[in-house]
Amino acid sequence: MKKILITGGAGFIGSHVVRRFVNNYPQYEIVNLDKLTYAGNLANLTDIENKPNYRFVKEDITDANAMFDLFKTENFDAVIHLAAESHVDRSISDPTAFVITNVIGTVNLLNAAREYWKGDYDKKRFYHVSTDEVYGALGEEGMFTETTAYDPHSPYSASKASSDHFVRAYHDTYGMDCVISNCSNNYGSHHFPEKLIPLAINNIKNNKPVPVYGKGENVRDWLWVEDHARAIDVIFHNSKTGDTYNIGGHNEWKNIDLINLLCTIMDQKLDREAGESAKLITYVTDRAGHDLRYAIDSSKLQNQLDWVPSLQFEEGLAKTVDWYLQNEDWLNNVTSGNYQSYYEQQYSSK
Ligand SMILES: Cc1cn([C@H]2C[C@H](O)[C@@H](COP(=O)(O)OP(=O)(O)O[C@H]3O[C@H](CO)[C@@H](O)[C@H](O)[C@H]3O)O2)c(=O)[nH]c1=O
Repeated sequence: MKKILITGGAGFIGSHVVRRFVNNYPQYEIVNLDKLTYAGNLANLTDIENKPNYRFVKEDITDANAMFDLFKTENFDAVIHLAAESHVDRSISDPTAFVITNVIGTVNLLNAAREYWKGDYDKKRFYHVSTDEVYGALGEEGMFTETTAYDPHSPYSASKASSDHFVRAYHDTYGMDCVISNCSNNYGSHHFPEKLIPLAINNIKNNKPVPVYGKGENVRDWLWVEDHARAIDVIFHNSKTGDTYNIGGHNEWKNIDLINLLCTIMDQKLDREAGESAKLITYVTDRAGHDLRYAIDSSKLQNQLDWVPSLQFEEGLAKTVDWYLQNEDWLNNVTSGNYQSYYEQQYSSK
């Protein structure tokens, strides 16, 4: 029996991790802690919310006292920490929010673990889920490896780099069992439609312009979110203390090529004439400090822990489009901003 705290479990990647752990490990008790910000949505977890090994706690990791109280009462065996502000554009307009949640929030969790896991640091694991953006930007060539020097550019990536450093500091200083993984761009179901893929799907569906930053030449490496959740599972269970792993799809796309592919898929799914959706592509002012290219070398994960991505991108993207078209209520709910009422309805009366 293991009691695992998963933070940010109502978010995009977090909900896939929670679902995987709840379904695959009935012997574990999974506690999902989420603040339910605009991007956290309990409707992401309706299929597992009544499972006996699952519990939801509405809390804020930036509340240090709440984290101490929680660790005092719960006696967790491990933490998988995903709660974070994650949107680069938002970090450009409000960097402080990213420092508070991503840096202070992580340190609050580490402090609570440090206090209540004393004497058991070798038996309790703190797994921090991070991003490849900590490594900065690549030119046309090369890939990020686990030994690439940190060089974050956006306030978002600077906050994630800082939280990675704190996690390592707690491992090196106090001997806590900490593990970090740095993953590339994810895509799949339940993704809040402010990020490129769900935003483009939603806009194409509603005949709205699809904004392409700059010339659309920036390159991202895309990974199916369920493959990321599987990588986290494998790393959580099999890595050594203090270890770090890169996770990527080996699947680089220029933004404009990806959007054109998406437009082709949408034309087919919506029975539109070929080329109809692509008319919505609109070039807009570039993101400030826009990193040109990310590419991640995940051979360490492949060689040591036998993980490889399972899904080919075109297939995954078509599957993703299907999910959004079949889950209009979810999309309308999150875009109308009344997702909290779902929480109100489902949990406040319990
Ligand atoms: C929202 C939006 C984005 N873009 C561009 C900017 C990027 O080059 C690319 C993907 O943008 P985003 O979907 O915002 O994702 P990106 O900035 O790469 O960051 C993502 O990927 C990271 C991992 O690399 C994660 O750590 C971040 O949390 C996640 O948001 O598309 C557009 O051209 N138009 C858009 O409207």
